[in-house]
Amino acid sequence: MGGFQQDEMTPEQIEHEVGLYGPFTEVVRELVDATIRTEVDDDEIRAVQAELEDIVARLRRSQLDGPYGVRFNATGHGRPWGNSVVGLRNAIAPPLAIERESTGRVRCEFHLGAAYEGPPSLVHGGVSALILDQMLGEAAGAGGRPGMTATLTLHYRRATPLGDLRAEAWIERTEGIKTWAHGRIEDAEGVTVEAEGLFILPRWARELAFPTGDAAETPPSYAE
Ligand SMILES: CCCCCCCCCCCCCCCC(=O)SCCNC(=O)CCNC(=O)[C@H](O)C(C)(C)COP(=O)(O)OP(=O)(O)OC[C@H]1O[C@@H](n2cnc3c(N)ncnc32)[C@H](O)[C@@H]1OP(=O)(O)O
Repeated sequence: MGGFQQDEMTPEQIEHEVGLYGPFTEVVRELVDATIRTEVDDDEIRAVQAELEDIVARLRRSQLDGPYGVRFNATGHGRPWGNSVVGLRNAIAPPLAIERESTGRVRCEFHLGAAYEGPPSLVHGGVSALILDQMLGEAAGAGGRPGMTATLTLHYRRATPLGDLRAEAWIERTEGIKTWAHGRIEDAEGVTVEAEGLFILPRWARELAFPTGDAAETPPSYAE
């Protein structure tokens, strides 16, 4: 499958790019929030639009042909920088900074502002699903049982307010190429959304990881 690319980035180059693109993308996130909430007058909106059109044209002068993909360097350090939940270079991503344990438990604290609204002042249900899909997938990956989402079931227990939130996920059980993960989002009052999902190591990855066809016992290695 395309999109997973190995490159020769050194730790110093990665640190440099994190220092460059992290703050750059953060300003674009600010722009999204400011765009939703601004109350400046019509002329100011038109003037800002013209400046933004210039900025977009400057960035378009040199672009990738397609999306960023997931890149790895020789040490296996993964860079999913275009990812819509954790991507360093994706202004749509909140982004989540996930703590991972090799047991397959992952957790994070994050903030969802005006850009993630569904019902008034509440998180859009699809955004909760997006976050939990990533969290459950991260749990599977952290536990050495990565896979693509085959099923994802959400239980919206209570409305999730915009603001400071936390999420966690863990591996519930595994069976060969299949990993069942559970997780939840919480606000200060407790659980708002719970999820369970099945993650399956896809055929193309199985053929790479298990050329003999025996996927029953040995999990593939997972490098992040
Ligand atoms: C290495 C991988 C990348 C991961 C890198 C690690 C990154 C770690 C951090 C990132 C975390 C990202 C978290 C976001 C994750 C997404 O958002 S992934 C995007 C959303 N999901 C998709 O697009 C998946 C689309 N579907 C597919 O690609 C394929 O249908 C699947 C699910 C991989 C299965 O394909 P397959 O392996 O070719 O399936 P197949 O050989 O026919 O069946 C294998 C077994 O699975 C069962 N099965 C197949 N599909 C289903 C299903 N939908 N429901 C139930 N059972 C099913 C079959 O019945 C069969 O069972 P058994 O008969 O063996 O008991």
